Amino acid sequence: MTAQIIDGKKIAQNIREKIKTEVAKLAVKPGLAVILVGADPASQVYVNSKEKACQEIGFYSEVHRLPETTGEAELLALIQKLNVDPKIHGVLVQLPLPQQINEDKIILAVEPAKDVDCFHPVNTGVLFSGMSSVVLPCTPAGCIELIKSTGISLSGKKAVVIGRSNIVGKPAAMLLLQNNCTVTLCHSRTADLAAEVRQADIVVAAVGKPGIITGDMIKPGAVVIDVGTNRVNGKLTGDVDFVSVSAAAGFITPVPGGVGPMTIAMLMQNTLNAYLAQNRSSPSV
Ligand SMILES: Nc1nc(=O)c2c([nH]1)NC[C@@H]1CN(c3ccc(C(=O)N[C@@H](CCC(=O)O)C(=O)O)cc3)C=[N+]21
Repeated sequence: MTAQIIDGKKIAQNIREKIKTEVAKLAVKPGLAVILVGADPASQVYVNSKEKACQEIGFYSEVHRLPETTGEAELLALIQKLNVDPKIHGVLVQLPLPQQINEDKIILAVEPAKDVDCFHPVNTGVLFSGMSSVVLPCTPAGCIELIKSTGISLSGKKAVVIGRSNIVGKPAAMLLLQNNCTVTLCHSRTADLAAEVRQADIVVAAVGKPGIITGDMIKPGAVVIDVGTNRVNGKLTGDVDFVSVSAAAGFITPVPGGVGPMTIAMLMQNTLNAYLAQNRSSPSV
């Protein structure tokens, strides 16, 4: 079998067009503030893409670029200012942060109503409880959209997620569960990764290890979603060995052009949703 390539770039573009149409009808623009601490080259690329997406869609956007040496108190003060700024409906602090800053404290400081990353425990708690959520975790929600784009029904399918991070693996497993998949969450201590992956109708690879998923591990026809964004000799490479896996899988996402653009599209959707929720006179739940 030669896998069909899932065009994340195109699917993301369609979502952005829809948001743009919605935004054109609004009297006040939704506003997104992005904070970048330090000069990590990958983070700079991502933050620039987010800024560009905002401009294209018609959002108001602010990017706060702070030096690598920024202290925790200073960052917290900026977050608190943005939390009460009426122009701003979404606040995103780009991760990772320099080591003098406690990431947990920063995640807890973002006003949950403006938490467009869906990292705050109030929002992950709402999600994990199955309550209706204003925001969804961007990368996992993007993965679900990509799986759905194949036309394959998720219900009753065996999904294997590799990687248990709070940002991708854990919430991806939860969204797959909500879509009625039978979910296995694998990680560095999983006894036999290949045996787990071989059972999967849907594979979501999010470990940050280039090429860890190979063709011999893939059930013929499986849907393979590659969340990996590893830089190997300056080249962006996924967690999936594309050549061997695409010979076995039914569908596969490329890197770049797969999950990455969807993460940004979902961030835009969350910003619009947060804006709408903040402008409703009664609470949504
Ligand atoms: N608070 C926070 N929220 C995030 O959502 C967040 C974060 N921190 N830290 C880092 C990760 C990573 N991430 C990506 C976004 C876009 C692409 C993307 O657009 N990638 C392009 C290629 C871009 C390139 O060439 O590097 C693609 O895959 O086609 C990738 C990765 C968001 N993250």
